[in-house]
Amino acid sequence: MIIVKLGGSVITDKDTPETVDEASLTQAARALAAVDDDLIVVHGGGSFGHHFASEYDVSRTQGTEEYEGVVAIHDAMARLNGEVLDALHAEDVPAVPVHPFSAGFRNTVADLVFPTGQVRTLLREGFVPVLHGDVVGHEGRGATILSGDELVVELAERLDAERVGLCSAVPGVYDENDEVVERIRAFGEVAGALGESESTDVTGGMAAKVEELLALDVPATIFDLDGLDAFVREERVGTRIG
Ligand SMILES: Nc1ncnc2c1ncn2[C@@H]1O[C@H](COP(=O)(O)OP(=O)(O)OP(=O)(O)O)[C@@H](O)[C@H]1O
Ligand SMILES: C=C(C)CCOP(=O)(O)O
Repeated sequence: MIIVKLGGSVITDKDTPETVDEASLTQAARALAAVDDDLIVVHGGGSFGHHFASEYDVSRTQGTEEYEGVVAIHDAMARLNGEVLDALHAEDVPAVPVHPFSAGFRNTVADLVFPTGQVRTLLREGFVPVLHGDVVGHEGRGATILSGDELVVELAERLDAERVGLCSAVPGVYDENDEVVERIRAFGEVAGALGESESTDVTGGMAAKVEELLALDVPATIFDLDGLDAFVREERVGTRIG
């Protein structure tokens, strides 16, 4: 089983609120249609989730107790999820939605509590579960943001993924010389070059992504949309993490 994350910077124009990058989403869907293994797709928020999370000042740590913000963020993510499903269906991928807002939460020490039985069952029944970054209930803080990257790590560990691919707006992780690093084994190797996303982003950009993936015992790779076909074919591409 493999997990592929479609970064919000790939499937949306991250600088224009609520704008899908139709051509990129179609290209990603075509590449995923070629996967001949069990597949879980996770997508990010891009200019949907991050736009509203920023508007309501909600992040992975900053919560909200305003229902308006919770509804606005989840609604935006559900609409983007619908666009992703449509693109996958157009390529005959048996994609079905799993919305984290209704499936998990964070406890008082901010650990994610996320049952995975529904995802496991959907996989076994031949479906392609499509999850996404979302807003989730947070004990003592109202609701906070769950990044798609964090969800990828949780699912990969709990469901024994063989490989994890994160498709982003860059061909890999750049070092201080703007060269793509082939492999990262420790955060310190690239800490100086890791910055935030160039667009509105409330979940920590590439720095958070690398940190999340280094904690994972499953081979993880970061690549761009043109590298997705190669990842599906199990060819070396982008930056290997861990
Ligand atoms: N050293 C680096 N190498 C590559 N990208 C970097 C680096 N430092 C910062 N970045 C930025 O991080 C961005 C990727 O992180 P981002 O969180 O935007 O990805 P994403 O997963 O596609 O988005 P989303 O979180 O919306 O799903 C790149 O587009 C780039 O602007
Ligand atoms: C609701 C939001 C902001 C989604 C966050 O998920 P990410 O874009 O994968 O970091």
